[in-house]
Amino acid sequence: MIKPIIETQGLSKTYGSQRALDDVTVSLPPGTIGLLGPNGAGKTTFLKCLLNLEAPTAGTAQVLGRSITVNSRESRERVGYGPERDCHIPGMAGCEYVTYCGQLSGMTFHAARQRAHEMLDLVGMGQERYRSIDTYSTGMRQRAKLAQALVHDPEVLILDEPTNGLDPSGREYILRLIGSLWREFGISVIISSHLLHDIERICDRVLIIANGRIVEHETMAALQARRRRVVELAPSGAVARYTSVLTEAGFTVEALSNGRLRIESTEDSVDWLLRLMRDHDLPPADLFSSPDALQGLFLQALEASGIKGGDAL
Ligand SMILES: Nc1ncnc2c1ncn2[C@@H]1O[C@H](COP(=O)(O)OP(=O)(O)OP(=O)(O)O)[C@@H](O)[C@H]1O
Repeated sequence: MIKPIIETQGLSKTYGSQRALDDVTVSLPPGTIGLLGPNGAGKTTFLKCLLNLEAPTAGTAQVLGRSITVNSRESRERVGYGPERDCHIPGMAGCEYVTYCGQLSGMTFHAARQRAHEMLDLVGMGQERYRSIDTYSTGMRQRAKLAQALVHDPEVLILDEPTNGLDPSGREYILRLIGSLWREFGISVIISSHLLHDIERICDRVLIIANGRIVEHETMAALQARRRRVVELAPSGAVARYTSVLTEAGFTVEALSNGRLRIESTEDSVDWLLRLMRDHDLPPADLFSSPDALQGLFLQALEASGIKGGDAL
């Protein structure tokens, strides 16, 4: 049986009267896991509790099988962290800083320096590594942050909004790199973002968080399957006939405001629909795959939590 990398039981955190994390119980297997939610949803609080940087008000959690409150130094050596805010030391050059982070994790200076250069190569940083981080662009700072999180060869990487402030090409580079960590190096990644596209691109599992609660937890494969099973069709004038045939065949048909019919089936292909059209001699209709499944789920989850979803996308 695959051991979970993260388990929580009723994890909660309040700041005064603000409930930032509300009774979160979850078990996450290794892989690339997206933590998706709008601003203020509780993503950072969740990650900080896992890292023991914030003490939960209630509940317990284990990272790589160890309680977050016991022996946290040892646990942290197996976990890398890229915080949302800049975490560099002013005046230090990029390579000095990443080396220093390696030393803080218990590596010797020589091992840390060698590994720092390897990680700076991996994140695509060139000669800029010898310049003070204070002079870095946002893209370079994000790369340096990723290198410091990886320098001690962690088993789990926790990245809080690592694509913040990046232009499209910088975002693409970082996403591709993060997406490769599990596949190529076996490093599990938990990445928080308020951007659907980032999560959908690279994660094999998604947690949607709103108002401090996990409102959805699905594998990306299950989401894609859900997407394939939803079909929209535009029957150009034969709406009533289509509706009655489909309803008689046992499907729930939803008439959309754009004139299309939305049908959810249990099959991954549309063969069932083509068969039905042929058997009932229905006129041709245009078929469309459903709108993005993750977006639909995200919006539903946010609406259920009383948040206006469009603002968060
Ligand atoms: N130290 C703190 N003191 C008081 N309230 C806090 C503190 N940290 C977070 N909060 C509040 O807790 C809630 C969750 O914040 P958190 O930073 O975890 O959300 P987030 O999903 O990471 O948001 P963002 O995407 O904006 O970073 C917010 O309402 C925030 O204002």
